[in-house]
Amino acid sequence: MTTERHIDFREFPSRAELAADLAARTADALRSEIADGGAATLAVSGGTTPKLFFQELSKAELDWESVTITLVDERWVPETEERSNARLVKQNLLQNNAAAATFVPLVTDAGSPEGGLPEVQERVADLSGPLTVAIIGLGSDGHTASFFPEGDRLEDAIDPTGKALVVPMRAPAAPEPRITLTLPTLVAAGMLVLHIEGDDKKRVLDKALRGEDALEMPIRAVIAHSPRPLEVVWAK
Ligand SMILES: O=C(O)[C@H](O)[C@@H](O)[C@H](O)[C@H](O)COP(=O)(O)O
Repeated sequence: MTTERHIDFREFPSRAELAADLAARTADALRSEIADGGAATLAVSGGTTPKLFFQELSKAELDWESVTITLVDERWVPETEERSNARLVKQNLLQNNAAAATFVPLVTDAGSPEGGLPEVQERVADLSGPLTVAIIGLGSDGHTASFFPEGDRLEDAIDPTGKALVVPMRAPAAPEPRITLTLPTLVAAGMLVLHIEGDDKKRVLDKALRGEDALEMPIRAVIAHSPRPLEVVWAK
């Protein structure tokens, strides 16, 4: 993989400016999809980075009733737990104007992601058509979504020709079992953005760009298979 041309790197002067710009562009993409087809879908990541972006986006003026929001990946924990990505989304994104959006969780009452898979698969299939927007993050080990190095289903999740929309995932670095949208589901999104902040994440990205082994650093699979240079937004 030759590196730099596979990403479109945008640096922002501050995290606040990044959040405002990303929220404005996400809102524009959702608005234009609603204008074209009557509905739009947004998949967001959990973790710590997206909070400010969620808060900005929640205030955007658009027809939120026509928007379905889901997650790029989820930890298999109840929504009452701090580590639940659904909880983060409900507390920070499904607020203000965005409270009118429909949220599709990736967790069910089943005791495991393997047990809940058929239902989650059906929910994601019902989103119908490619995602309008997907925002992904990056872990210090090079994971994105729940594409973890040494993940038990990593090869299935990052198979560019795979037919699955979602797969369960267990990995040494993940404290709990996960469920994740797959590589083909993510790279089909009309707008796909990698949102990272801080020097450490920039170093992780630089390392990913210097190598090719996607099993070692799974973000490489997204960079390699994105139909456009992967857009990366970064602020110190
Ligand atoms: O549920 C999750 O943990 C994620 O969706 C995950 O892929 C995340 O985006 C990265 O781990 C970065 O996380 P931070 O933003 O917390 O650094």
